[in-house]
Amino acid sequence: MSTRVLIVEDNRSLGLALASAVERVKLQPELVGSLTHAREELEKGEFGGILLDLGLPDGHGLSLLEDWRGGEMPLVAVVTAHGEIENAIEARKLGVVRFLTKPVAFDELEEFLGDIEEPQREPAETEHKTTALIGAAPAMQEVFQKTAHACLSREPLVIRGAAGTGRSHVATLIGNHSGGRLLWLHAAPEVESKEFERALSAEEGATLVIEDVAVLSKASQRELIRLLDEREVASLPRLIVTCDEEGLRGKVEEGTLEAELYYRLQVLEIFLPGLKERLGDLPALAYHFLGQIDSGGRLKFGGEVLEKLQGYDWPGNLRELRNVVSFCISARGGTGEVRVEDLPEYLQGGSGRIVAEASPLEECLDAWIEGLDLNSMTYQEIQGQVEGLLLGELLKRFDGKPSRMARELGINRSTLRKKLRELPGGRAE
Ligand SMILES: Nc1ncnc2c1ncn2[C@@H]1O[C@H](COP(=O)(O)OP(=O)(O)OP(=O)(O)O)[C@@H](O)[C@H]1O
Repeated sequence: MSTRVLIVEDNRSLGLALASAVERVKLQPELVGSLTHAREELEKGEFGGILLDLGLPDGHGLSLLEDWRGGEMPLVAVVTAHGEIENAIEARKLGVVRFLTKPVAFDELEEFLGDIEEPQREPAETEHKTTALIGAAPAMQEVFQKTAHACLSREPLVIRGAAGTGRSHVATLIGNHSGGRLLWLHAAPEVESKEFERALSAEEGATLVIEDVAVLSKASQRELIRLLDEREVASLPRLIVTCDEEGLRGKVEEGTLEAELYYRLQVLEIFLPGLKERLGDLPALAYHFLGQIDSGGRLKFGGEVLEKLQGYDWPGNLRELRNVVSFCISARGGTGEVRVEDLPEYLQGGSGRIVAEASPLEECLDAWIEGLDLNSMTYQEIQGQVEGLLLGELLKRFDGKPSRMARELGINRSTLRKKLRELPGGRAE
């Protein structure tokens, strides 16, 4: 079954959230916002699953299944607002295997995605595709230098960086360069000994990438150390491991990584900076993704759009940019110029914050901090103001009784009284 998942969703923020959930389980999302684009995608290639919104701008989602003419139907889940689905039996007859009610519960979504294909826990071989390392920003110069060096070496390599910065991409590039087989093992806390054994017994010249090595449980780490020690170094595949930006040393210091494993793996290291550290590369990357997703397209990004994109801080890094490019392609239909209105809503404004991901408290804090004159205040003054508001609100929940509040929240009674006295209006008992 194909590991591609077609997401047909015209709500931009929800579509992107679904796309990241799909990527998290190692499937490949393709996001479109209309039935027309969904049909085009289905004609172009196979999909293992479809996440289908019902109220689409050019018709009812189920009509995509009514006129199904392709081969085997992918697994289909409809994403519905409560009560939107009038005839569930009819939908089932059309091939819908699951109904996900908005707001989508991610455990239900992951269960559906799990039916499409088990995540790859076994070392999987990847085809050798050409992998361009796009970028010319100063922050990438060291990456190029170290990547070139790593290509010439067979020493263990750690690729460190935040999710979506291109760790798998760089590992693929180096693995491909070696000419041998490239195998992947995505680390889960418990990895069975035989999975490690299979991965480590790859023939000479192969490269084994262990993704997220630091998530292995201590028991699995010790098993990996044992197996590494049992073999002749020369007969092992070349090891590349990926980890978050904190790096393996940080994991040893916090006690989650066995120092012995660290010493065996930490020989060469490449650190991949976040996209916000290399915004100069953004236009080239955006066009690169454009060509990858829609090779026949003649889409362009307007100057204002590129400016907006360069003004954002990209917490999801290159992966998020790729999803945004995919979104723009479906918004514009592959031709013409992408305008600001074609961007996902959260990128249209200038704040550079993902409103959908911010909690109400973060949003309030953000707005409040905006209004402060930070040049004339100390941290203590700011903290005092927040604490004053917090204490005042909490006190209301305890009927204005500081002693009850102190008892139930475990605060020292006299400290609380003192703090309350210091509030404007001095609210002591
Ligand atoms: N320098 C680059 N040039 C071109 N494409 C890149 C570059 N770096 C990353 N990419 C692409 O960006 C996307 C995200 O990169 P990748 O999957 O390697 O990230 P990652 O750090 O491994 O994240 P995760 O571990 O969460 O999968 C992929 O489509 C990848 O091919």
